Amino acid sequence: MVEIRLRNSRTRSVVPLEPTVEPGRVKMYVCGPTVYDRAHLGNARPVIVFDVLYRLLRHVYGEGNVTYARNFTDVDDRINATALARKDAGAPGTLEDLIAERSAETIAWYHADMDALGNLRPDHEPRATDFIGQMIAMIADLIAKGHAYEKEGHVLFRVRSYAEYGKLSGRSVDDMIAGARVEVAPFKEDPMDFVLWKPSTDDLPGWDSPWGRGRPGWHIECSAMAHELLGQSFDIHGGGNDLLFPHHENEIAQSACAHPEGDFARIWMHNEMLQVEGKKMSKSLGNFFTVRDLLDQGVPGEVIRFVFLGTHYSKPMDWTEKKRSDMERALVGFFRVTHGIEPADVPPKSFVALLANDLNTPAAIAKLHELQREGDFAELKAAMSVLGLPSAEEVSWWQGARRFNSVLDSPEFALRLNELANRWQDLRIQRDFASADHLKQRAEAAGIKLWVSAGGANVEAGPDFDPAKLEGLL
Ligand SMILES: Nc1ncnc2c1ncn2[C@@H]1O[C@H](COP(=O)(O)OP(=O)(O)OP(=O)(O)O)[C@@H](O)[C@H]1O
Ligand SMILES: [Zn+2]
Repeated sequence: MVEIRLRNSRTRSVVPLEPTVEPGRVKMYVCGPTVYDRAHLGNARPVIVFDVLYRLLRHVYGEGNVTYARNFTDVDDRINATALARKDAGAPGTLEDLIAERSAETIAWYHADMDALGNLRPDHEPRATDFIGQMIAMIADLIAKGHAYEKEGHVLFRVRSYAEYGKLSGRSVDDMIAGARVEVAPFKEDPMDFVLWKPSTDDLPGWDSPWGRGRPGWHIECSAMAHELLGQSFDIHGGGNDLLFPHHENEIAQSACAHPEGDFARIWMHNEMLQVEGKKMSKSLGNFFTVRDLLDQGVPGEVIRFVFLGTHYSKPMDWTEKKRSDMERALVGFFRVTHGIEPADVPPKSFVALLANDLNTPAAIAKLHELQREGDFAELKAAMSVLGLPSAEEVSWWQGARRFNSVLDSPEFALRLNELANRWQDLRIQRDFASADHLKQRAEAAGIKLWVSAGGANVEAGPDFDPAKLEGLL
């Protein structure tokens, strides 16, 4: 079986995935969105990254042997604020109805947007509000074990009771207090202690609990849902690196203290941020556009997905128009040569090995280019599907991306073009630049463009290309 190696943020090293909780089965939890508004483009990054991992796991372990859970956080002041504003504007229904309506509409948008990017739905999509009972039980257990305390209707986690606190983010509790903006509140024993449960006012959603009517803190939601759905030990926990501290540090503390006999998550994976001019794309900075904005502008979901895959998940990245057009052109080329071709039964081993090496999607894309250059179109088609790209028959936008004639559209023609690109590349590798340039000039005169990019030599025939001229070039 292929060995999958992943970077574990907790040990800061790339480690083999060893699914020994239940041999041969892999369980993964990823922090999902707070459902108060449309997903921005940055929110799509973890979805795509962990979808590719999910597909790779299903390929290696078998579809029925992978369990993927990603939550919806539907307890949040921002959801309440939208509902309150609607109520003030005269919308019918109780505040509770309006809150439920807002969550439901946001989840429907999320599904539509993420589906359009070619993501599979996880096996479980728990909503926090369906697991309040489990959260209350976990909080009560933490109090009984001395890891949490109640004060003025709040329940707080006693950070100093867990010696390993800070291990994930690599900071000591004292450094955190010195450096962080921690909320000092009269009901806290220690400024680092964080909220597990807080009181709700009568006009806001709340649930009855041993500590009065209230609602859970954000961190306990993921701990309780992951435990309920995946058990006390599971293989992978993912999310953006903006969640590393405090959210994931707190999840670990809660789960390790409530279930000391388990490991909670064995590998912690974090995707880097989508940035805008060096800053995280985020709602609070206002420097965002939504996935829906791009789709509405006519950027195909597959292109958005492919642009993300062009950068390794552990590197920050920007969305640029150049990336969009480069990746769109590459994808059109792949669709063109694989159209009507029966895919290979399995993707090439060398391709899977690249993904198994800490999800090296840029190297996997370079491999797609290589398969195309070598005319291995059936393998190319099989490899594309592991990345979650549709087959050329499932989408049609690419056919309109350039004006093709029947010759240009044929796999045979694509093969000839690739032969030309290979010959040009060989001349360059042999440092025979005079012959390479001569070939390039003749190709250009015939309406064929040759150029080099990170993936190697590229070739493209313009719409006014005369196929008869190709013969003279080869
Ligand atoms: N710019 C970004 N790039 C990559 N991932 C991001 C980015 N912004 C948020 N995420 C991820 O999106 C997921 C959903 O996050 P969440 O719902 O908390 O986002 P949000 O509150 O809408 O975003 P923001 O951080 O903009 O306020 C998390 O895994 C988070 O790490
Ligand atoms: Zn979480």
